[in-house]
Amino acid sequence: MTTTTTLAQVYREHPIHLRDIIPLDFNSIRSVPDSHVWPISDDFSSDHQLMVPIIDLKDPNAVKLAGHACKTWGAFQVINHGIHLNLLEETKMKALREPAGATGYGLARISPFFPKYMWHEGFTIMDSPTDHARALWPTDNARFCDVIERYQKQMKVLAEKLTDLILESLAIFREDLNWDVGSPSTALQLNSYPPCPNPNRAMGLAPHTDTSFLTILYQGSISGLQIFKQGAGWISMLPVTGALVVNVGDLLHILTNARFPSVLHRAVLNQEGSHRVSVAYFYGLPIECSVSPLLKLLDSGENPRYRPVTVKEYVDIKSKYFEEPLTSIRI
Ligand SMILES: O=C(O)CCC(=O)C(=O)O
Ligand SMILES: [Fe+2]
Repeated sequence: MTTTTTLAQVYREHPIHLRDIIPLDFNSIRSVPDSHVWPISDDFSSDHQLMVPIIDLKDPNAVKLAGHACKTWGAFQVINHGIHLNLLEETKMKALREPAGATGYGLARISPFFPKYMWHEGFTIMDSPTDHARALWPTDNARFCDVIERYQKQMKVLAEKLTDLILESLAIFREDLNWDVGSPSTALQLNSYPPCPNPNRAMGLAPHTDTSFLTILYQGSISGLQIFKQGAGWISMLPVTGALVVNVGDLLHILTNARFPSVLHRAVLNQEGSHRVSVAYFYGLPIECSVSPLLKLLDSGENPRYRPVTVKEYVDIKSKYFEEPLTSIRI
């Protein structure tokens, strides 16, 4: 009998090793401890002249616009996406709870790769939220689970719609792909960035790319997300009412032979001392799926840059070589 591995199982093979695994008690702290002070060389500012594209899913040109945004930015914001905003608001309120010490709650997965801690705490849900929720709130978890499950379902629909849009912009058909080897591997990450006494010296979430195919991020109305654009530096992804942010992830990067680059991004802290929360939905391909640059997309004389990897293998590689995961699969 073959057993299917899940994304959660693959991650469990890579536990986080850190001196302190419990985030700071952000409620009681009055100054930024040395463990959380980041180098002053980075002032966290952003070039405000540039604006990441906003795409209306009802726009007849949405396919072309999405393709262009993925290619030149690796990210865009999407409106008219059909997701009910009040659901997002509810999810946000639930994310504010303090489930200290329980499974699912903790430091960002990327923490061990940086010398300083981040001003952040998170809650990760893979598959069903019920086990975590029951442990946290034994008698009062039905509403939380309901909101999370509805949100996961809606995000999956939107992620599939966006995937079709992006594939269409590349003139790729699902038949060209070998994705029928299981269900998509997905994860939901609730991020919390508490008010910080010195937001210029602390980091919300350090620069990283997402291990997903694409990521859909809800960031409410408080800014903090920045994407890195070659030649321009860090650009703020300013919150747009009702919009969701879409990021190109590593798997889409590999599939397109880097035509759609996996976007480097980070979260800086709110300067006015607001508590920022965000909800990231990582949409990945089935765990056993093999990903490699699509030959159909290569120009004549262009060679595939990456060898084929399964999603599982790539998650393993990223857990070990955070800095250069794509380099380690280069041909
Ligand atoms: O909070 C944000 O704006 C970014 C979150 C993020 O990049 C992530 O969860 O991977
Ligand atoms: Fe991210």
